[in-house]
Amino acid sequence: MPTTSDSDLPADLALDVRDATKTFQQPGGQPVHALQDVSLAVRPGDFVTLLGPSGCGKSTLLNAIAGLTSLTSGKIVVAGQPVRGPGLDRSVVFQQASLLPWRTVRGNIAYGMELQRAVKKSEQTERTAWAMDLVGLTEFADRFPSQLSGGMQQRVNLARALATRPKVLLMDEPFGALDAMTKARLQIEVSTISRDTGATVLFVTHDIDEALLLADRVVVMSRRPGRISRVFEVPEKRPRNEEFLETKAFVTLRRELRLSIEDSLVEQDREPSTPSVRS
Ligand SMILES: Nc1ncnc2c1ncn2[C@@H]1O[C@H](COP(=O)(O)OP(=O)(O)OP(=O)(O)O)[C@@H](O)[C@H]1O
Repeated sequence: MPTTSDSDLPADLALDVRDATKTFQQPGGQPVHALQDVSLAVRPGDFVTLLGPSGCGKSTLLNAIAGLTSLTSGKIVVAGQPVRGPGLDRSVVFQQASLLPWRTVRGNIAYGMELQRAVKKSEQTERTAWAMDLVGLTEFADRFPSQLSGGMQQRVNLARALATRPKVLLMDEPFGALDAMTKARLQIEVSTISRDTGATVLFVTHDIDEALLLADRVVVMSRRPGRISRVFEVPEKRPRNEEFLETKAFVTLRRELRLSIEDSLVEQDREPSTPSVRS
C-alpha cells in the first residue's frame, strides 16, 4: 500500500482518493468488503458522477470522503488536507433534505454557515441571499419546510450546502425521492449552478441518463467489493439540457455505459485489474 507524508500531498487536486479499501466487520457475521483499492483524482471544478449497481460501495466511498466512515486502508485528501473526519471543507446533500422544521428557508440555509463559526454574520446574510437566489427560492425565504414541496426542500438543502462554499460538494442520489418532472428540472439547475459557481462535485446515482447529463466524467464501479471498472469522459460542454439526451453522442455513450455496467455485474468472479482515475 503506497503511503504519503502529509507534507507531500497535492493541493492542486480538489479530491484525491488513494487505494481506498473498506471492510465492514459485523459482530458475529461475515466481513463485508465494500471497497477495494479505489483511486480517484478530481480537479477543482470537475463534476464527477459515480455509477454502479446497488450495493457496489458508492455511498460507502462518498461517506468516507465526507469523513462519516473511516477507511480500512488507503487515504483521502481534500485540497491538500487528509480527511480525518467530517469537516467544513466538504458538504453532503443526501436524498432526504433533513431540514430543521422550526427554521425558515433563510434560517435553514444559514444553519450550515453558523456551524462554520468563522463566517461573520454579515457574510452569512449575504451568502444566504446569494444561495436562495441561485436555487430560485428568494420569494420563499420566510416559509417553513412543511410549507414546501419535496423539490423545494431539496433546493434548500442544496443552497445550504453551497452557501458553506465547500471545496467538494458530495451528493448521494439527491433527486432519488423526487417525481420525474421535478428531478429533470433540478438536474438542469444543478448543472447550471455547478458551472456558474465552479463547484467541484462528486454525485452518486443509479441513473445512467442523469450521470451522463451532469458529468465531465462518469466513473463506473463494479459489483461488491466496489472497484472502479471504467471511466467515461463526456466531451459535451456543461450545462447540458434535455436536447443533449437526443444527440448521437449521448446515445452512443449511454449504450457503452450500459454495456460496461452489465460487464461489471459479472466481473467479480474474474478478479479484474483496478484502473485508477487520475487527472
Ligand atoms: N455499516 C455497515 N455495516 C455493514 N455493511 C455495510 C454497512 N454499510 C454498508 N454496508 C454494506 O456495504 C456494501 C456497500 O454499500 P453501499 O451503501 O456503499 O452501496 P451503494 O452502491 O451505495 O448501494 P445503493 O446504490 O443500493 O445505495 C453493501 O453490501 C452494504 O450492505
